Amino acid sequence: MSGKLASEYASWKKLQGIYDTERSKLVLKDLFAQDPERFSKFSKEYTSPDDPSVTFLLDYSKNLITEPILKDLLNLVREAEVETVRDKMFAGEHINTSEDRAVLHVALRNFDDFKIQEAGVSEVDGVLAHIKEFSDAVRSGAHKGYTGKTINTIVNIGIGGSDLGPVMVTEALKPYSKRDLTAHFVSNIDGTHIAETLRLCDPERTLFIIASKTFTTQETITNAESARSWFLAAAKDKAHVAKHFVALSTNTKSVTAFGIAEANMFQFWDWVGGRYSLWSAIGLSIALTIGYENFEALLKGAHGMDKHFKTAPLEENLPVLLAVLGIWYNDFYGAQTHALLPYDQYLHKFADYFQQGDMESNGKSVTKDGSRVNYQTGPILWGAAGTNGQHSFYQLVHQGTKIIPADFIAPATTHNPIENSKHHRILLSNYFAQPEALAFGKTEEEVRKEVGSGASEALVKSKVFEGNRPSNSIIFPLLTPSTLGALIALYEHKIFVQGVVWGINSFDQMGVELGKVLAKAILAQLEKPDDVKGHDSSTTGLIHYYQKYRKE
Ligand SMILES: O=P(O)(O)OC[C@H]1O[C@@H](O)[C@H](O)[C@@H](O)[C@@H]1O
Repeated sequence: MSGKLASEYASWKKLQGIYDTERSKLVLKDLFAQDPERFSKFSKEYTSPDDPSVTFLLDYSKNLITEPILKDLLNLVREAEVETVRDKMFAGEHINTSEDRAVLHVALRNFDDFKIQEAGVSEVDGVLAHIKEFSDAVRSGAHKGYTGKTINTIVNIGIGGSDLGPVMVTEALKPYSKRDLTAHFVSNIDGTHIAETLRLCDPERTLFIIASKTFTTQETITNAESARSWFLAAAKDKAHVAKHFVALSTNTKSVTAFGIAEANMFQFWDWVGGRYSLWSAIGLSIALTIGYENFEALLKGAHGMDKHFKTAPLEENLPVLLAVLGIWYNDFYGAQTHALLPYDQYLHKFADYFQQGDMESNGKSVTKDGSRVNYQTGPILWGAAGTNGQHSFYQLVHQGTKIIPADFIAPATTHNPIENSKHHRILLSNYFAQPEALAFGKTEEEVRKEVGSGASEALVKSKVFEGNRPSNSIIFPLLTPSTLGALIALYEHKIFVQGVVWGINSFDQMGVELGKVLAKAILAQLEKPDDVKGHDSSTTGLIHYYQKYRKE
């Protein structure tokens, strides 16, 4: 924010020096042996300022840090003026400079605490009331389809931020869902996605939710048009569209041009970024699925984390702590990726969701003032639900040549305590064991004892776990709507802090545009080989190959 590259900060240079000279001393086994208080020093319990039931523990003791290193990492946050930029965000200043927009997802879950001056903010409560009224009507059966039947299926048509948040949250909060209301999500332009979904739908009982901030996104509009044709093939009369199609958008003109009345539109505003929009009208499918009260609990959970992020000192501030630990590995250790590993089947879309949240926000290589960075910015974010990952990619995480910082996330209790919670105990034993194995490994000596003197040297070496692989662990009592809200907001603000330190704009996404423009030009050339012009020989060759097999 100060206009400097992050690498010019004194604290950055100091951290580089520490990494260069002290790295070999940062051995988790030794750090734990030297300090019996390490866990209590490097773990924090979060409790929502609004609701004591919203709580979790963040254990960051298995990181390659010491107290002085953490102090220097926090100095980096100070030097980058993160707190000033944070306050600007909460005040509604246009911190998304390239698009001249405020960044106000916090205003969607504000409950009157933060005073924010920005057009549209005063309308938030009205849209929430609209969501409540409509979701109550659909869920109670008061809202009926064109033949008088109740709605039993909803289909959210959207992509990117207009898809991933609702998908992730409805999956995560399935225990709270109305089981006789099935939710589908169609995102891909591949006709297979809508075709396979429509096979499961009854036109008389299906509600289509067209979710698009811009209402110009090719995939969403094409899928919506195909859904409308499918619906009208059964319903015949265009007047019936009103009962079966609603829109979530900032673009009233395009919504009405599509044939959806303004009364069936749920509004939001340009200061809601797509990847931060599940809290807005884009969350309608969530409210329909879990009920408005639970949707509101999700928002309140996030709001508690917003307050924490806004007011807690840096040393206590959980999003800040996660952010600086990420920077330590990303920028000094050269880690390329970061893994999110939830030990909760309900969170199986958590990493997919934050893939967009993190990579679209911080996948930038110029700073806000246009300078090329000379350091790494956003990590490759990936992950999968435990324990599945253990039986596929964990081999590389444990013994591969790359350092992969990981967050292990788990609920202490389960919504499905079958067999007296036997499954859950096994799940959690793995959740506790993996970070332990990553941190402390297994020495050559231990392996020798295990395999006996007859074993070959090669076998011994292959069984050694070097350890010293860092991780965070997050554990909470139960995955509830409010706890999920707090966790999502935790990661949102982590991404924010990193973006400010790196000096980039975390709130635009220019990098997705070029491919869209080229695809548009290519679409017009797909019919005839002679039309294929202006490409390199590879692209031309690929299109010509397609044209040999092309069918209408
Ligand atoms: O909601 P819309 O306008 O249809 O946009 C969907 C997605 O479109 C993509 O192009 C953007 O990169 C995402 O950020 C966005 O979420």
